[in-house]
Amino acid sequence: MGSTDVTKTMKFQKSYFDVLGLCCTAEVPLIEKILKPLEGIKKVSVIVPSKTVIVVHDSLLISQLQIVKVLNQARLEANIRIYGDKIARRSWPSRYTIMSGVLLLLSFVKFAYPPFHWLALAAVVVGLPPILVRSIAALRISLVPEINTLLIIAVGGAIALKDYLEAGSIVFLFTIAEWLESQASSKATSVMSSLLSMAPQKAILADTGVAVDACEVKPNTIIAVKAGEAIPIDGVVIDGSSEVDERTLTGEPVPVLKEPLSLVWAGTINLNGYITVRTTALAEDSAVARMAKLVEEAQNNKSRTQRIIDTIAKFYTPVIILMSILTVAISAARHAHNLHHWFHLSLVLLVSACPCALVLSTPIATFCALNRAATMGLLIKGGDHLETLAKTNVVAFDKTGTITRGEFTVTHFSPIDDDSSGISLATLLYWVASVESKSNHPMASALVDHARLNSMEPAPEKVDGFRIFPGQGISGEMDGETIYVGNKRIATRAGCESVPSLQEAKEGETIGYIFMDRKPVGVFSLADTCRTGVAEAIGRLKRQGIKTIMLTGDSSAAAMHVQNQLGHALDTIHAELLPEEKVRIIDGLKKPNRKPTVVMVGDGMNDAPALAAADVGISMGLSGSAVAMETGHATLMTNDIGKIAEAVALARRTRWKIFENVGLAISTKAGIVALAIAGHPLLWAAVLADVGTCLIVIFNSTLLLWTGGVGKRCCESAHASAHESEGTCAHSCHGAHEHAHGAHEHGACLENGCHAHCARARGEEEGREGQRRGCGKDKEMVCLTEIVAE
Ligand SMILES: Nc1ncnc2c1ncn2[C@@H]1O[C@H](COP(=O)(O)OP(=O)(O)OP(=O)(O)O)[C@@H](O)[C@H]1O
Ligand SMILES: [Mg+2]
Ligand SMILES: [Zn+2]
Repeated sequence: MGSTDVTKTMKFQKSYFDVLGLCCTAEVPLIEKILKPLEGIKKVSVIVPSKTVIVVHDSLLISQLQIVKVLNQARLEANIRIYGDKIARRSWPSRYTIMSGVLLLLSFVKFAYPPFHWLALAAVVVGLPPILVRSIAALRISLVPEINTLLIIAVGGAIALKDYLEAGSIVFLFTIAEWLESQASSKATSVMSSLLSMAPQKAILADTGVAVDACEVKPNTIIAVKAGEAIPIDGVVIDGSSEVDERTLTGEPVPVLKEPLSLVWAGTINLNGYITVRTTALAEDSAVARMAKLVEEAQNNKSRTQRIIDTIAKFYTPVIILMSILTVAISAARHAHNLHHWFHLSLVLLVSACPCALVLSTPIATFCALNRAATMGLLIKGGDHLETLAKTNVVAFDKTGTITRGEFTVTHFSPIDDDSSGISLATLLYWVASVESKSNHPMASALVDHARLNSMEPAPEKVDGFRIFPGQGISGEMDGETIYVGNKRIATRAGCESVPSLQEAKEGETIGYIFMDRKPVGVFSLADTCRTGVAEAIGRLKRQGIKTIMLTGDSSAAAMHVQNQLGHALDTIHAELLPEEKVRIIDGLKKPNRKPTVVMVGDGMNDAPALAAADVGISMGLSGSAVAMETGHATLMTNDIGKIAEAVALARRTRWKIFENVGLAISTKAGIVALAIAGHPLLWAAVLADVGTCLIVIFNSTLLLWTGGVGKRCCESAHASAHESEGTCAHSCHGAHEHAHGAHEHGACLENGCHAHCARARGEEEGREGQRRGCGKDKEMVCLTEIVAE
């Protein structure tokens, strides 16, 4: 990412330009047509809402400066965006605009002293040049007039009608509104620029203290990050501890404690400690770089509404221009008595032919919503997914790693006491851990850790023929024997009919089996806990009228246990599924006649098919596998699945905004035209309606950027749990089950006592996973008192 992102394999470079003169979507083809024919330019993408042009070009054939020069010849006010810089913006209207405004104001003196009306003409002369240049540039490329050309015709017409004041007003209104528009949209884009410029460009090598370019740092390099600095590259902490602000990436305002072995991400900020980090990726492959790329690509992914509107717009302009010409032609042919009036009417029509507000209505709202979602920790890969999200009827969750933490602990592990096979605990542990070392399943790391705890170092290099059976388990050959590890289903793979029972396992624990030589040789059990806040998250979805289901490959007992922990919040549970069965269930939900919209949330490992089958597949980004971000239609950068309800709410609000925008754009144009036909052809009003509506549409959309603040959500969720818990206390207490369970029984659960306990238990628990802080304690308590007062 950045302005000099040289793709190594080619000599192409990707450059970002701020193009302030880009105001109307109608100018996109203009820019494309200016740049595309030039030698050395490979790809041009124009992002109207952020006034950004991204060019992939061969820097030897055409430099950034040359591109800027070409764009500026068409008065597009282009600048190179410097990596990490804020998007440039004009703090003042241009000289032309100010002068034109002053002259226009003075011209009003004409009502007292008529010669001053010439000043209005001067206002036109001063304000027109930039419009004229852009119009000429546009006409050289396409004869279909765009707003600049339409405006010049209108100004010419007004002058011909000796309406100087009107002509002056048009020019001034247009230029000033254009400036206001650039101000408004720079607000919208500041969010994006903060995303793109998060990771620093320099990294400090720990051993020498030398600062080097982040892009030159290879994986497995040790770098040092001081307090107050941003982490330049993804990596693992090897020394020191610190609190890190991951808000930029996850949207979580609560700093996360990082200790040796914790993962850190580029672009997050080291708040208060000195840490050394072993890098795990190249700077350009870091999570933040991939995230920025996704956000950028999302802008080019048009939603259905947008495509429909673009098609309408294509016909709208020629039709209105034709109407305008016909008005003049017919009235002239019929020798209408008030030609002046008809001429004026046709000019109003002409100015109304620019569909900019309509064309902008969807992308600007989508842009703001996608950026809002990104700052919230949910990367949505395009406007159409956002649109679908608004229609959600069903949310399906994977269990392990999505509803639960996916951090297993081994609660029991034993060989089966069978006289014929005398395998010792140590040997069994050694074999299982060695085979599991090759798996990246959450259960595998628990088993490996368990072996290490019992001073048994696994030897993955001695394992041959390692195989994964998705939804069942794994197998591998070691010391001449084939070992199978997995759930009940793996028995058939191992060629064994029956599975042994395990009395020691507690309710809800996952039981695993080890087979060898067609015989069961061992059993073990694993425990996992629900993530905090899952019950609240599901409660919120329910209040939005959404059905929630769980799809898991784990046993029914484990699934039911989770359901109990969540206070039976989930509507339906499907357990013991193979990955393809998850897909079948999702397809089944989307029955042809009823066709509900299904969202699937999973950790992206073996859920990829289900994520793809869903209308919107959301993968758990940072906690899931590295490929998780590429899977699915959206990526959740935090573990907080409460963000899904928020995203649905945001998507619904966006749908409304688009509705409002489209309504506004159409009604103002229609109003002006109707007024004109009714005998009041107001040229200045037509111009105001054109650019003014654009302005309102932008402003209205930027409101999306500030909706659903974090502070509000904290209280909201506390409220939610307070409502849900009436009587049964079926909420996040259970999320902190381990701690809470022994401390209070369900029946004896006093409202506030329970909450206070929860807050504490949650704090403890989060502390354990190294994610304590702020919200967990203080804010929760603040929210609680609010509930009491209520
Ligand atoms: N590496 C492994 N070691 C032991 N057991 C395994 C392994 N992989 C899978 N299993 C068994 O298969 C079951 C289902 O596998 P998996 O977790 O991959 O499915 P899933 O559909 O992702 O389920 P979930 O909803 O729990 O995430 C697990 O609950 C576990 O019992
Ligand atoms: Mg899973
Ligand atoms: Zn316009």
